[in-house]
Amino acid sequence: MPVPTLPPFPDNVPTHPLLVIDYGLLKSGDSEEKDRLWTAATELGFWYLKNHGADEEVNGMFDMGAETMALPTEEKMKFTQGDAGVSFGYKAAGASAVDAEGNPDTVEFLNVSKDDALSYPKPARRIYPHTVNNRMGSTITPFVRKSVDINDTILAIFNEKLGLPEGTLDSLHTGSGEYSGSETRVIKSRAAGLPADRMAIGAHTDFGSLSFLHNRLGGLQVLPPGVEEWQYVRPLPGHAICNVGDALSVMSGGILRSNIHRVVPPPGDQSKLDRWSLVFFFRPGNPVLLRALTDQSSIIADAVKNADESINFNPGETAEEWFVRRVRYQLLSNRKGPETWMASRGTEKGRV
Ligand SMILES: O=C(O)CCC(=O)C(=O)O
Ligand SMILES: [Fe+2]
Repeated sequence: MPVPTLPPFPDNVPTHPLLVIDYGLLKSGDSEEKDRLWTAATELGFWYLKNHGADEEVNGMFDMGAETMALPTEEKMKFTQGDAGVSFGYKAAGASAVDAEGNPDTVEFLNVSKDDALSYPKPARRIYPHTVNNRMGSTITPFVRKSVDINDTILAIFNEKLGLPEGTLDSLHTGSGEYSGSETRVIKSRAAGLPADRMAIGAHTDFGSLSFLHNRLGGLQVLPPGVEEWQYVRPLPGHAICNVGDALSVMSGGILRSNIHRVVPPPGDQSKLDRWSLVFFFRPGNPVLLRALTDQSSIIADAVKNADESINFNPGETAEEWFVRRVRYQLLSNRKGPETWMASRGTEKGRV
């Protein structure tokens, strides 16, 4: 699909600069680049990633997303994620809350499980619309493979920096061979002339370990530590936006930062267009108990000792339980009141 010229991201809105990390340098073991990644992941928890080599797959994924979202609602709803807290499948716009008051989100999305992409043509977790099946072998599986490879590389650097025995984080993620909540998501937000601060996706931290995000239009905002005002992250062509999620934050005793972010309509003239984004969410194996790995690293043990006492590094849930709870209680079909929203919270609890 030809990429149309997009209206520029405006210069008169608050933005937050992210460090640009070169994946090629990380792959070749460049120690200065690894240090810069570490700074980005511990201070803000967000960074741009260039030279990731997945542009072609990313474009194909956006095409798959466009083909899927163009299906009649009735067809998409045959593949709904349901309301039990299983994420894979289709979520209609307005099905999730964006805040404690229960205001609805404005995005529709489709999640494809990493396990399904890697076991293709054999289904592992669920079935999908034909627009997904048609592109599994040509687009989705290659995108998921590349995304996993990139995230494994980043994880190995964190493992080293955290002073963990070699392969520890890997064994809690892909190395175990367990099914996981890892998935890729294509998100569509219809241009609707809504106010600039109307949340399309509510303020949240990501549920898993690492997110590999691709967007064309603005709308993603972060709340950096110590700052009161939401700041946009400017999309840069060919640059992915990567961030740390709750699972890695807990495992690292809070050293790796799972930062709060949200999505609002694209700013300026960009608001006239539908907004598309694509994420690969990398998550621990389902049975992994979420906890700070204090017994495997003195660096993590010290971090927990010095951390604010209100932070719970032992939530007593597996990665799967954490994930299911967060998805389930965000859905408006499960809502009883503000307590349902609170039940959906992760490490952002008390921070917004
Ligand atoms: O669409 C975006 O830019 C970000 C999406 C996001 O934060 C999420 O799906 O968790
Ligand atoms: Fe997110």
